[in-house]
Amino acid sequence: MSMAAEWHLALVGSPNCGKTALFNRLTGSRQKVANYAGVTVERKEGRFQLPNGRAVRLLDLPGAYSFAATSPDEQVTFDVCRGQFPGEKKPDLLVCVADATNLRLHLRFILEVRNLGQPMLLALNMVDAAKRRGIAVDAAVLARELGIPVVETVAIRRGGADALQAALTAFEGSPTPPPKADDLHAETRRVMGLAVREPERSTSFEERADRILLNPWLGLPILAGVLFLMFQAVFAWAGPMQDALAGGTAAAGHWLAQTLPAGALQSLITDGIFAGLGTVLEFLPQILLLFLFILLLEESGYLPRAAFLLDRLMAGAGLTGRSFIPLLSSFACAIPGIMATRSIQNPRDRLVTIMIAPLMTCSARLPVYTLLIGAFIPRQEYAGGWLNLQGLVLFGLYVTAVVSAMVVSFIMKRWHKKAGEQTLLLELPAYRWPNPLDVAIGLWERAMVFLRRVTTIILALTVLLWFLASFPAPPEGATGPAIDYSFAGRIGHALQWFFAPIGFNWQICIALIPGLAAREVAVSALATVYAVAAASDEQAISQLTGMVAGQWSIATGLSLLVWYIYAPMCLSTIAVIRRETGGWKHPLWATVYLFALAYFASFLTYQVASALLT
Ligand SMILES: Nc1nc2c(ncn2[C@@H]2O[C@H](COP(=O)(O)OP(=O)(O)OP(=O)(O)O)[C@@H](O)[C@H]2O)c(=O)[nH]1
Ligand SMILES: [Mg+2]
Repeated sequence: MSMAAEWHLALVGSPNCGKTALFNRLTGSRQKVANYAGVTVERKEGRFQLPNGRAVRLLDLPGAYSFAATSPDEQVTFDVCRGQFPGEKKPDLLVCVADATNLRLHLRFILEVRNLGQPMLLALNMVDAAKRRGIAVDAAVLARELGIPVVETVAIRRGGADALQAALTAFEGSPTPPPKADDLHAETRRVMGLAVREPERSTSFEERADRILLNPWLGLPILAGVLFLMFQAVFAWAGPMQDALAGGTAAAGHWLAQTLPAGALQSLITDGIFAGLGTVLEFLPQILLLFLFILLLEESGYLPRAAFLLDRLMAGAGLTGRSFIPLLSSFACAIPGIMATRSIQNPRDRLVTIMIAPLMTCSARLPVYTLLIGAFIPRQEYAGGWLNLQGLVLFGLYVTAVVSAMVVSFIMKRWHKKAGEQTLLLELPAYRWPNPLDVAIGLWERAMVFLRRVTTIILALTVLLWFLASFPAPPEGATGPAIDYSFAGRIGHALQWFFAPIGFNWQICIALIPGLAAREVAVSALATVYAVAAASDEQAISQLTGMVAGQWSIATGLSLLVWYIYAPMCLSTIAVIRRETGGWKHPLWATVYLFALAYFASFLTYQVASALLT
């Protein structure tokens, strides 16, 4: 069988109708599915075989409301459909997808696609949700009136795409292109009238929920409460799991230290790998808790509502609610966040959002924050355990970052000329109970991503750092600590003059360098540096918090915390900014302004804290 026999299909439809869910069901992929518009921003390809053995190459495309629209993600869809996307052949068949509960909105775009005159069929998705709400869509009538095959699908249910597979199998040769329509609105109305019966209007659960959640007085406090709970939980609930992990790695480290013969190998494994990686690993529970909240928010349908609530506030900073979801995703990691800005139509808004996305506190900062908060902020509880001081400080760090981002955005907007305000048009999706299995899979994948990072880049950098911190060995008769004579010690001391005004000691200076590649490495690097420096002292392993608390001043700790709010300590983010803006100008700007901001803020923090606390 030759490759040429492969059948090229593309999934096309409005945002949030379940294209990616269908793509995953058909191809067995695990592309991101979430309950808001604009999740998919790139074309993704996958392959599968029909029951009759025909090989299919399937494209998942970003959702589009219309071909007239011009956001970068929608442009991809338009280009692929017309066969104008570079390196992408025109699809043989367009598999249109529409949300059965929302057909009035989605049908117009389907008609627009139909006017391209390409072979197509329609997957009427979410029929489960439509039935639940008493919306009756007659697929046969729809097929007759549209002049294309129509099949019902439930993309999130096992076997929910069987009818689609059968319909595809039944396609023989080259199917006939559908008819065209002139007046899309009139045609939408006509087809809707014939094929869809909606229930008598009654106040749905949705409307009742929105009356509370979008209430001008209640909405924002509820949103603030949700976010606040999220950060409290990250701190309070992760504790026991973290302690268990820490205990485990410490025990394993001790056992190894006693079992292995003393020497370079023992030092590499206990000081380098165990001290370094073990410390980073302890933060897995927190990262997973953060993602649990984000996943629940994404699936429930609350996010676009939060964007709607914040639209007015964000307008004060020169942004719209459109930027909210990219910015919120940046709390997990700035890279997908920056890519998500492709759904922003206004180029200037998109650029500003890209430039401030690195300020959102990504999950790689959590280990650094937690370490320092654990070391310098006392464990205190208020309100019967509902509030804890460490959680409050963490929340404060996030708030500081967000406020700073808004200020930066405000200033950037002053620079650029105003180009006509756009009103926010956001589709509010149906509320949905997050599927526990999907959430579990999402968490599992996150854990894998983290573990892969730990066992690749973080491991490599940790080993490299251990090497730099251990060699060359001190000369005969040397009196100072061995690490002072090593490469790392020399680099640290050399950098210290620059960082002394903001209170960083030479150990921190060493940790900053590998921390450029991945923020968490700063923690493993500190653990390694201190473990090597305290070579004889077994207590050092996995006791970084205690070491840091004992050896640094509070001012230094606070200064480093503040540094991590701002500093552009992530090369991948810079690379993505370059790719998304198509040049070096913006990534350079971002690096410079973030470094300047970090240095300035840390300087202020250190000087003020030193003056007040000594
Ligand atoms: N009840 C129900 N929910 C579905 C079905 N298909 C998808 N969903 C949910 O609908 C939401 C959107 O699904 P996606 O697959 O991300 O939608 P998309 O069309 O790829 O969206 P964009 O990438 O933004 O264009 C998710 O919350 C899915 O879990 C379905 O058949 N029934
Ligand atoms: Mg999608």
